[in-house]
Amino acid sequence: MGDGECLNGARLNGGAADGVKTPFLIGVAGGTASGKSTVCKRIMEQLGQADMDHTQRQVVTISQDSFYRELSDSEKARAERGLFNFDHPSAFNEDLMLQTLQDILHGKKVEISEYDYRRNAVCPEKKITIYPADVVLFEGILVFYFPAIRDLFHMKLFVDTDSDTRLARRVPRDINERGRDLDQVLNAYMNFVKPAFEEFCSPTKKFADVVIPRGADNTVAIDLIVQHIREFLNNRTRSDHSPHLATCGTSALNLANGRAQATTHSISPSMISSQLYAVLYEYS
Ligand SMILES: Nc1ncnc2c1ncn2[C@@H]1O[C@H](COP(=O)(O)OP(=O)(O)O)[C@@H](O)[C@H]1O
Ligand SMILES: Nc1ccn([C@@H]2O[C@H](COP(=O)(O)O)[C@@H](O)[C@H]2O)c(=O)n1
Repeated sequence: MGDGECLNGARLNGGAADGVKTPFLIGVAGGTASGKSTVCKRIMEQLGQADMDHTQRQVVTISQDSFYRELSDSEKARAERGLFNFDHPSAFNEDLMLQTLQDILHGKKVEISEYDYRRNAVCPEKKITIYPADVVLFEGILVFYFPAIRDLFHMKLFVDTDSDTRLARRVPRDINERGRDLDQVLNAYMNFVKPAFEEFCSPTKKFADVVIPRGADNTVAIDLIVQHIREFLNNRTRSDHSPHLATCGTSALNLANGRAQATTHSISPSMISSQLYAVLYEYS
């Protein structure tokens, strides 16, 4: 494998031959209401990206919910009665998700539709433009389920929050923000959300590089992840100014692959990696 090349073939360094900079792609999985969006928000805030203009951001977050597939008329009718399983992998448009992430990895600008939970449909009229960024967080319940998509991530995080806490958070959120009533939320949870979590989401925890117990409450884990992203961004900036340092881009790769290699850093990625594992598991 050549300098700066990752396992999935995408180049991660700052000086790819075609001038395309591959973003560092981070997958963030976890059960419903585990705090995936909140963890991503904290990471963005700590990196000073949250209030930045969309066209200028170095770090962006994308939700897997934007890739729910269009429903047939009979599926729509079932969804309105709370009888459609939105937690099953077949509810997603896997091809569109894969194509979009591949475009992002090739440094392309992409358009993503906002998702409307009240209508159970994406809003084609509400497009969000995702400009090329250095780091892309992709969060959702099943982001590690599809092997072709899972293989694209340079780093995989799993937000691990206990199921009672998740249900306690999901009930008010779905009533206040997603237009559901209590019966609908509880029925959907018992019939679809809980069984699908156990069958499809929870087993993907084993693919994670880093498990984050307690989600956004785990400030130590978030600080370490932010520190790692900062290192990646600093290396990339340095390699822009000194192309001979382009292999620095492998720092992120080393952590993602769990391999320790000598780099040009004073704090090596393997040190950060072992700190991460020690802290996350010691206190979980
Ligand atoms: N650490 C936390 N403490 C209290 N409430 C939280 C915490 N993390 C998330 N929440 C709340 O729980 C709900 C679900 O969180 P969210 O981040 O949207 O989860 P997910 O993206 O995994 O579905 C939201 O209303 C959010 O404000
Ligand atoms: N029309 C829809 C689509 C999805 N859901 C639920 O959303 C959950 C995933 O989003 P999180 O932010 O909780 O990760 C998933 O569990 C679906 O049940 C929905 O209610 N309606």
